[in-house]
Amino acid sequence: MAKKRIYELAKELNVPSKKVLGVAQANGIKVKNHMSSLDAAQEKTVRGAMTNKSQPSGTNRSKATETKQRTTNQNAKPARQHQTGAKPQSKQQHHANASQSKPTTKSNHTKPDKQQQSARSQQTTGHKATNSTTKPKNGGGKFGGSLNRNNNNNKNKKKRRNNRNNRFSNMYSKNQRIRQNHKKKAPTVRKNRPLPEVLVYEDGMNAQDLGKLLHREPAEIIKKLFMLGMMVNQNQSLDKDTIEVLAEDYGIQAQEKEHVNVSDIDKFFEEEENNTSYQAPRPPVVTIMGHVDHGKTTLLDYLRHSHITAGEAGGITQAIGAYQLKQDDHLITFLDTPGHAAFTEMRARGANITDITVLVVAADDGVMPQTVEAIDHAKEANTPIIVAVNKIDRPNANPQHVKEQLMNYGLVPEDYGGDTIFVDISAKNGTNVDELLNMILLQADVMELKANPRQNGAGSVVEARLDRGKGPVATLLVQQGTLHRGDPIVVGDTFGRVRTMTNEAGQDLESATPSTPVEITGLNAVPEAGDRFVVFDDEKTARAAGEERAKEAQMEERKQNNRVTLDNLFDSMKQEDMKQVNVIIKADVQGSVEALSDSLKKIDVEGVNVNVIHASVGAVNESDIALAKASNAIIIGFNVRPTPQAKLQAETDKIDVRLYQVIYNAIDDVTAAMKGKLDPTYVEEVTGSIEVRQIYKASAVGTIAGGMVSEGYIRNDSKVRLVRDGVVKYDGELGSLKRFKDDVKEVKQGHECGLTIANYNDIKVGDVIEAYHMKEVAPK
Ligand SMILES: Nc1nc2c(ncn2[C@@H]2O[C@H](COP(=O)(O)OP(=O)(O)OP(=O)(O)O)[C@@H](O)[C@H]2O)c(=O)[nH]1
Repeated sequence: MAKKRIYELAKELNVPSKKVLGVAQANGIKVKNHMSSLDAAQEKTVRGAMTNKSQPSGTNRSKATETKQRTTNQNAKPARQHQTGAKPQSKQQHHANASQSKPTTKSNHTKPDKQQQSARSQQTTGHKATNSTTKPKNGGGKFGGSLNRNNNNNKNKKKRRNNRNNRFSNMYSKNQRIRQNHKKKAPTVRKNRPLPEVLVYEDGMNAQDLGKLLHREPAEIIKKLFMLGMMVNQNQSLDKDTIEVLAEDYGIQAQEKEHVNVSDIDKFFEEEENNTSYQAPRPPVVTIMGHVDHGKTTLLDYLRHSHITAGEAGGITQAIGAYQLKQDDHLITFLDTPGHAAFTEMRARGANITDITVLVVAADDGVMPQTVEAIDHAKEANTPIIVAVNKIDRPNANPQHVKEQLMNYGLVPEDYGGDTIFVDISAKNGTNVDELLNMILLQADVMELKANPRQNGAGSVVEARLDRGKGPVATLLVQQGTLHRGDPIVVGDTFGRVRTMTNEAGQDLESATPSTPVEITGLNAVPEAGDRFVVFDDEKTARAAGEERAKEAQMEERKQNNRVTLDNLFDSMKQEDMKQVNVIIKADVQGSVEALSDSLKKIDVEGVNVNVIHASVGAVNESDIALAKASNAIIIGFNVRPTPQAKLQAETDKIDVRLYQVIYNAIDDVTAAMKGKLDPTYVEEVTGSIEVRQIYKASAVGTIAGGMVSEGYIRNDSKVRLVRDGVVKYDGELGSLKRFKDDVKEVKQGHECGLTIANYNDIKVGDVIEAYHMKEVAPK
């Protein structure tokens, strides 16, 4: 049997959902609101309880009747005591009659309860009026009005009062008429205007908005919602569920209005990418990576000069960041930006444009740190690697050794049973370069690279610059569809119309199909490498999207970058349903790299574990920061420091770089962060500095430095650092702090003081003593 929702059962039983909800909860059924459902057994329980409940409610009713009767009797008592029992009633009738006797035919429609109300109101009014004008002669008090009315000696007063009462009665029935007319209108409107077949709504609409769509008064909607167990006013936003339940209640379908966010070009990009109605093969896009000096540039240069595309008499005349070569009538697109930093930077910006990575390894040098980095970057991006073992012309070349080395990184050559393609080349002489290109085409063939050229162009920015004459110039790689000259286009946060479009030979192009790199002009600003572009059907929408994106980008910049850090790791894990914490390890020696890597991998906190995406020896460099940014990773440095550029980059990109001297501390911190129990960290806060002007030696206390607080202040509990010629000589605790002969708590800027440093005596005139303390910073 199907489950029944609370509101459905309530509707069936003709009671408010709240009541059913209450009964269900009282019977120990775990239900939250009117949308909660009951299984067959629970429904039975609730139904049973509801029937039982109707018993007590019947009892209540009889009790209520009893109470009412008692009240009536009690009321009747004093009335009888005053012997005026029937009088108030006759008064009511009197006033009711009075009001009816007026020539207002509409008052005939007055509902009985309203009539009574009217009469009650008049009674009170009359009562008050009497009290204020006349003091009761017989008895007075509560029933004074009635008594007065019985006083035959006061006929004039009675007449005046009746007139006044009639006036009130008139006024009242007028108001009532207005109200009734107003009320009466609603049902007529409802009856005359049919409900729409489908309620096309937006999340967050209120009763008023829905009233307009449903041709119903907001009050009716509020009432319906009340019956469904929701108390709302007409301006309160309603969620999707509620709106859908409401539509169901009206017996119509509900359909959420689709919002086309023109600024979400990623969505358009993906749509174009997923449009497989027509598929045509496309050339592969290749990036060359490898260690410094292993021959990346030499290879790219060789290719550029030897394999220019057919029909381009002038060859490659301009460096536009990418170019296409022809090998056996097949095109290959090379990204002309060697190095994995550029590659990962693009990926960090969402552009995964490389299909194949060519890893250049010098046969005379072997696997080096950046070779490993490149492997990790390519693996992270899920691109297959073809190894070009370079410099085989060199006498000390040992390609075999390179193969063996690379097997340790999962790159197993085909002749060793693996599936990694290795080609021994000499980029300098061009030896086997054709073979390399053939292997690239073979790999591309296996990958069956295809795209749909019959749709709007979409792709990524390879390079962009501002040209004095041409304005913003961008090299785009078309990844989907066909880009035409004149197309309205949104590129990153900028927009425009493709004014000119040229290839690497400087030739004008009318159109560019997938995998073609082109240089375009016509944008209103310079986009960034890695930005996506999408062609729009009309310029107006392109402009709207571009402007919206520029606004969003500004807002985004203002917001803090929301990167994973050890401080927010626990929250991120919870919010993003993380199963793995990405970590990059840098250490001083290979042994530490391995020890740290193994230990971190073993951490498992509630099913979340550490994923070491890169681990190597050396300082934390810019490439590490780029990889951390692209993979939302934390960098753990052991006995190493970041390079100045990496430090700057980490600050800009908000990458958490943690530096440790003790492996266990690193493991403890990561574990604690994963458990959400990271201890507060301490940051140093320099409070002041003292110039040493005199030295006294005392056998009992050691060297006493006399000086002047040149900046800030020093306290007797300050930590101190002795700096001589810009170099830190000693870091420790303050021994004592005095002014003249007295111990003091604090000495401020501009005052002289005497001090000693605990366990340290090598203080000289001209030294600077920096005072600081450690400030606790709670984890965010
Ligand atoms: N003998 C020989 N020398 C080569 C070969 N390939 C490159 N070289 C030389 O190696 C040196 C470095 O080559 P590059 O192409 O600049 O190396 P790279 O990998 O681009 O270096 P970076 O751009 O600094 O990362 C140059 O002097 C090249 O002439 C080769 O196949 N044989």
